[in-house]
Amino acid sequence: MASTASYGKELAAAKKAASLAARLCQTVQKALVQSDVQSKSDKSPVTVADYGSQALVSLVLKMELPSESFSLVAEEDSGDLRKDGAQETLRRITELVNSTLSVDGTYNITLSEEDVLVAIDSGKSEGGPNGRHWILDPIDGTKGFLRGDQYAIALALLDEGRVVLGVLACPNLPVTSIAIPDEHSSQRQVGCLFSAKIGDGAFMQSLNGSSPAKIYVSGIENSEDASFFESFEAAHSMHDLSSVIAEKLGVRAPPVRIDSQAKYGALARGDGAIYLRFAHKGYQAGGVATDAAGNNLDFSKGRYLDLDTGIIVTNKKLMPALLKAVQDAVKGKSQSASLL
Ligand SMILES: Nc1ncnc2c1ncn2[C@@H]1O[C@H](COP(=O)(O)O)[C@@H](OP(=O)(O)O)[C@H]1O
Ligand SMILES: [Mg+2]
Repeated sequence: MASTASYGKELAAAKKAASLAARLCQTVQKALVQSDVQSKSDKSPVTVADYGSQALVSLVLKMELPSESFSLVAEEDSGDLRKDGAQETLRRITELVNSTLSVDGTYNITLSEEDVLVAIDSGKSEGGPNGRHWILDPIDGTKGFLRGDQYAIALALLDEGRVVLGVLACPNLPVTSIAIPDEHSSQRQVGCLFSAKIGDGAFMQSLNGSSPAKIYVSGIENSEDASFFESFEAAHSMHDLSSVIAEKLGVRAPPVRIDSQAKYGALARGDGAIYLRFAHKGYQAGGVATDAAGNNLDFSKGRYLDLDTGIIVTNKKLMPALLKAVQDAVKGKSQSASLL
């Protein structure tokens, strides 16, 4: 039953899986060469790291939790890798997965190319409201990854439609607050592992192994003092709408634009107070995260969230004012659109 489980061993497995995937991604990002990038049919860039990360997470979860039935809803599948011309990519992914496992040393296994394809395809579950489902984005923020910026490995467990734990590995996120400008930023220690389990709050540790410390969202009550996060990519979120909302709230600081769900990690530890995300029309897509109408997010519906509003995240104190500003700004935008 979802209500009596403590999810301790599942959380440990998720942390192990995301840490190993992060190590593989770091290796690839350091050596980003043109042959590591190919094109999916939707033209979004996919790298060997997306596939390698998904294979590793799926393998580690299965090895760490052998007695549990396994369902993983993940972004990639092996279709493109099984096509003619993908042999070199598959060889490289297999080599990366095996070298990451061997450097870690916990598991004494060597995978064949077919094993890697099968591991990737264990992510084909459709999820849903019943039973347990792991949800994985093997690299969230592919564009940031390719630019050498922020990206994240995002893994969560749903039990009976409820998110019961989540881990977020952010290999390039500084371990100290990004709200504080640092002229020596290139020398900052980077690599964070965030984790949260239902009823226990949220924690952060460094990816190279410090012990977890409890983190808290910003306690800011006055929206003028808040700073806000949004996507780096203007195509992913309407920056103009965010700036109208920020103006309505009297926010003074300029937006902090970073890729991926690293924004949620930074927000969970109080680096900023607000996260605004408004997809341009036609894209499916600690504190409080709601849709832009103020409803809780429902992850029990399978692969797609089907949100046509947006996502807003902040602390409990600022949420009422933020919701009002969002709704006013959205109303203003649709009125000006109907005048055109
Ligand atoms: N046009 C679009 N509108 C909204 N979200 C988009 C988008 N194109 C991509 N995304 C999503 O934005 C994620 C990156 O988040 P962010 O914009 O915060 O960096 C992408 O994750 P992937 O990199 O896993 O594909 C993808 O899910
Ligand atoms: Mg992804």
